[in-house]
Amino acid sequence: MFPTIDPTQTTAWGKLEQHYRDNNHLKMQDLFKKDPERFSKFSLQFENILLDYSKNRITTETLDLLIALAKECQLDKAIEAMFNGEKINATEKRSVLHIALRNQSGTPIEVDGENVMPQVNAVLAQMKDFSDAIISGAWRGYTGKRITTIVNIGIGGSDLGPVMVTEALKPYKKPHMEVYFVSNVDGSHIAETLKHVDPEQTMFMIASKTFTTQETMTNALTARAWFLDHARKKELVKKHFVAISTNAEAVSEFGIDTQNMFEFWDWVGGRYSLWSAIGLSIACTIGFDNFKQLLAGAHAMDNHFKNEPFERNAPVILALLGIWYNNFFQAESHALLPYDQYMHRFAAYFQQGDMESNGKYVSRNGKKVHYQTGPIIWGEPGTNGQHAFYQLIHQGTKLIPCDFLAPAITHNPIADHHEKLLANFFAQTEALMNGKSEEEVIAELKGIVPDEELETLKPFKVFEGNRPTNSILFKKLDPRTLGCLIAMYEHKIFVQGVIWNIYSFDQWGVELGKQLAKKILPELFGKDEVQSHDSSTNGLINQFKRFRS
Ligand SMILES: O=P(O)(O)OC[C@H]1O[C@H](O)[C@H](O)[C@@H](O)[C@@H]1O
Repeated sequence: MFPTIDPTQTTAWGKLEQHYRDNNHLKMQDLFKKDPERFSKFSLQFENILLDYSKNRITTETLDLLIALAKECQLDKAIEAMFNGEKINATEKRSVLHIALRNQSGTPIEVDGENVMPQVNAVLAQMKDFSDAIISGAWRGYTGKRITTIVNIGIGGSDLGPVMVTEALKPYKKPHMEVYFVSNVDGSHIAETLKHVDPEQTMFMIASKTFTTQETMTNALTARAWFLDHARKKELVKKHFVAISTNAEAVSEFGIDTQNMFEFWDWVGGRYSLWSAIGLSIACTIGFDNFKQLLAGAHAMDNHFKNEPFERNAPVILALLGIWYNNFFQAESHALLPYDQYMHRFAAYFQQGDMESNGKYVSRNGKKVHYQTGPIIWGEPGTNGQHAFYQLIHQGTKLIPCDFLAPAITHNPIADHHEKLLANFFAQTEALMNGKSEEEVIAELKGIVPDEELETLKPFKVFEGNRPTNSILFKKLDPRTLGCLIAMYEHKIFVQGVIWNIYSFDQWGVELGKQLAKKILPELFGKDEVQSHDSSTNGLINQFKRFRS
């Protein structure tokens, strides 16, 4: 296991603090002017993906120091530990092996001395057979009709990944297949979904690692009751319900034949599970070959991450830049801005990926950290975001490092839409860096507005600029590229967790609310006034009851 190291006690951290004090005034604009090689120095290409990180508030020295920090924190040992199946999720005593799910190299990966690859490959084969049967129509529903609709019932990691990927890869969707996702325990989610689906042609996938999650179990029971209202016979459930879980016992208790269960394992974290059987809805929508391509892309990124020196390692660089802003500039959030409508759930997906992984204030030695850990992740696709929140990124008081992502080739080459979209991408990163000086404002307004008005307007029209961005430009959003991109961000999160000395693969912080909801649920039934909580919670519960009486 890699050691527990307080990053702030490293030599590199101290030097970075000094470096920050000496250099934080530097303007990127000037750095570009000084160094014509800046773009080639601070960019790298992996397969069909260009990562340009030159529009950051860094010099070669910054990067050297950040890499020294990664080395002092023994990142190399941590990477090795993950790839070797060590139990790096120590609070749950589990290995962390989403990399095994996409390991296409034929090399064994062991957990407790046992090679997990045969089971991984067996489930992949099961997924292939099943998705082929669904897509080809060989699998028939209870009245003999083919399945045309998938309804995935899951939440968190059992929902966000498949939602994001099926949206991102919509151009690869089999034309006769539809997919819906039900996650919220709010009955409106399932009610609205069921309005669109035909029980004779729908396959429900109950996706839950634990198979105990309240939302998923509630929705699954409602779906089953609805199905039985139509099909009438319990034994028909098996033609229309499959389960994806690590918990065979709970699956059979629910009434799903374990023959129709797709297994995964406790060494797959929920938010890293789209590569496992949790991806079944993906495979049934875009076909197994495309799902395999997604895995292949992730595997290629895994190899890059494992083998490239830190200086040329995309996830490492992204992670270190994030740390630079998070811990030295005290930036509180990080925006993911895909200029691709198909990627409209990308930021939402990485809100769980990143914030559930690195939203921790206890370090690996059990003590409260005295430095900042995971940032707030947010974002929306461009250009919509430009007309909503970019004002604050340009002229607000907060520093918000942004990742811009876009494909060069669109799936929908209509007139000049794509050129306009990309023109906005390039313009925004340029504007965020350069800003607009007082001189430029004067030159723009001189002679157009009276001098006096110009003086008044001037401060509002000036942009400081110097806002950092990464640009991730790729050839086309195909399954392989998407696989690469997702894995790149997964490993970025891992690197940051290692350096912040926290456990990135547990999520105890989600538990408390769940436990309290269980306690409150029975109190919502019946007429008695509730008095067991603080006055606010009591007041809310009692008013809820009065509204409904
Ligand atoms: O897949 P399940 O066991 O139903 O869990 C669904 C989700 O539950 C909780 O919210 C966890 O914090 C998530 O990490 C998990 O993805």
